[in-house]
Amino acid sequence: MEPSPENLKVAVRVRPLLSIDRSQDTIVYFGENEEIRVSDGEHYISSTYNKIFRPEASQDEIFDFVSPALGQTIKGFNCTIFAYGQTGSGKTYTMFGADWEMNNPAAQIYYENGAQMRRKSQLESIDHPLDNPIKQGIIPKSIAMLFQNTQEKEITYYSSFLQIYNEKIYDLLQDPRRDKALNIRESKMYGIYVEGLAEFVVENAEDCFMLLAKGDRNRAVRQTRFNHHSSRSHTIFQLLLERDKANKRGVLKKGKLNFCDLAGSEKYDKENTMAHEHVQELTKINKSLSALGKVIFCLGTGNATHIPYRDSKLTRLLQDSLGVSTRTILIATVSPSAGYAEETISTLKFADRAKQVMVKIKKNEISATNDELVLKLQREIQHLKSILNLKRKGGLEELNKEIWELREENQKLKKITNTYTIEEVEKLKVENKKLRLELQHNGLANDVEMTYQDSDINSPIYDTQESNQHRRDETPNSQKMRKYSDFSPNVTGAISPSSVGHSRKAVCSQCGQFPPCEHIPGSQYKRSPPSSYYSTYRSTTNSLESRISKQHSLPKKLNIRYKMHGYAVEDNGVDEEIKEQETRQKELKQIRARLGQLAQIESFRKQKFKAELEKLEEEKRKEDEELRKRQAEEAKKRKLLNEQKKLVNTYKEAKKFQLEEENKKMQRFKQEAEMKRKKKTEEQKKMIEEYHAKKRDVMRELEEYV
Ligand SMILES: Nc1ncnc2c1ncn2[C@@H]1O[C@H](COP(=O)(O)OP(=O)(O)OP(=O)(O)O)[C@@H](O)[C@H]1O
Repeated sequence: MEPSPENLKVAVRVRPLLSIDRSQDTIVYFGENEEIRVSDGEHYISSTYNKIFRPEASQDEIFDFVSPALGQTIKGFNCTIFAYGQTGSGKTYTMFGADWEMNNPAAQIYYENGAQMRRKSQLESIDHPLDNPIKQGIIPKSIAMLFQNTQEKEITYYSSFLQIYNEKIYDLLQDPRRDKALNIRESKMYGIYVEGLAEFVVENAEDCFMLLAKGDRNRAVRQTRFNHHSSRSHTIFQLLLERDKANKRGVLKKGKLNFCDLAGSEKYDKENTMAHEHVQELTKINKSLSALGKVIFCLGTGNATHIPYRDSKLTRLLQDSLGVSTRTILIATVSPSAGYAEETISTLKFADRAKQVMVKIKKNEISATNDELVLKLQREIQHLKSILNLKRKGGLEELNKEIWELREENQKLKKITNTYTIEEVEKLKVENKKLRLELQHNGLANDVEMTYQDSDINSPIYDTQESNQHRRDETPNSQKMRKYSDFSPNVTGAISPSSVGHSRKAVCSQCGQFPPCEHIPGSQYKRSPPSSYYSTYRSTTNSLESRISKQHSLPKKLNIRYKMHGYAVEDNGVDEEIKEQETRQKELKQIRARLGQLAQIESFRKQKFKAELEKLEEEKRKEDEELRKRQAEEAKKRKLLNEQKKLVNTYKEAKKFQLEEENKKMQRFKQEAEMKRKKKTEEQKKMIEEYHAKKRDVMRELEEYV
């Protein structure tokens, strides 16, 4: 049945006036039937929404508004809740909770110039919002509710947390330094997803809280003019619920919950000089919010032929939520202060347009015998088993003999995937979960490739030494603050490259690969590794060995899976002979027994890949070295050239000065000569006149005499 469309739900939350607000006059008024008015003589807007929350509204009231949609996730519906509003208007307060800044107090400590700012010591004396349900925002309350309501149900939860900073996506749980930007992909199986984003299996609300707090500590924050602790990135905390058992129709349900706390829009501050980074953040934030506005506008008109989802990472990621198949709730947050009339009106206009958006909501159901699902489960099981097997057997050596057999088994495995029964798929799901738990309880690595850097090392507050010192000196209050930040997937038991075979075997002289290969006896195996292997690796290639060798001793908490891009079934043909039920069951048993070994092959390939990677890294290091040398030489040459230029300039100036002096001398000389010449002419003139006068006198005397 075609799902019926429904409007995007929109609520407006007006926060109380705060001392940091630039005006203490209010311009927001409330009418009946969820009406809100903004008027200050210059501006006017009036509109109604699904719900208006006044400044005195509690966190519980907000949660009551969203909770019915959350409950639907368990039934297989997706739900996205996002907070939109100007910087400092209360988005983080609404989504995460009151006093949430104590979870990541970096900005306050860094900028010690705000009068209203709470200092670290003050923050430490406050209850952590995750410990106090009254303070909790939508996300922690939703987590608590979901786990409470699904205690009896067989559901596996996966959780991930990402941020979009400067138009790049980063894993908040894996990448505190923002080293590796992730890409968005789209597939039939997952819809739109972020490749390489870590998804943690969470068993209870506490696990989720830890991820939430840990991830948030890695979020980019900065002090803005109107918020001492402004989030400078959009974040999406995702909770995926997957039913372990199929229903009577043989269908497996899953629901996805997205909590999106957008970075606040902000105007360029002409009065204060903003740091370059701040301007860059501001530009990117405003650009992505304007892309979101455009998308909402197009969706609101209802007849746009092209929706520009690809204009920003944010809209691309929210594509599923804005338009198709997801129940979406927008919470627009505003300040009542007269100082932000324009921003408040712009937020309300955005909310107005969002009201018009129609969404067709449909359940996420997948047939339990779906080929892709079965393959996905098998791959995950292989992957988990490989970790367990490697740990139990202590290496790959004995595998070399059996590799050629496994290749055949692998083919068979692929041929029979589309004849699985529901019960078998359910068993696979249970096996998958059991393996994860076994890994968890054994304290083994959650993923051979997966390692974790303690984000406290990278925290903007402490450097490593300070951090250690801080921990030694910490008070009960600071321990409380750290309670939610101590999660770190353990790497104890992770396989270091030198311990698993490569050190024992030399590279084949003909093909340059580690045995087994076609040239070294006893090994028939030469297929290239599945693409999933590479993609898993792609997500963690960053100085793997050094990270593994760190051997963190932090307590193991959760397991992890990565969404893998592009694994494909090479052969889906049905083998007629294995259609017989009994034979199939028998083969299935054998294959399951082989799965572990198959996984070990994968690990072997990974080791090979690792070695190649190291080689590449070494080459890169050498290239970098050469580049550095070249750059140093060039710098030296540049310096020499500059010195020579300086010398030439000095010489030129001296020459110029000399020429000017000579010119002046010459002019002086000319003037003197001219004066002398004039004087002489004058004297001669005078002498001639005297001569003529005398001559006239003599002539006159002569005439008189005559
Ligand atoms: N409803 C509320 N009641 C009391 N204080 C609030 C409320 N909403 C927000 N605040 C306070 O306002 C300040 C800014 O809130 P918050 O950090 O949630 O804003 P934001 O919209 O997330 O800002 P940015 O986009 O800059 O991150 C915080 O100190 C917060 O405690």
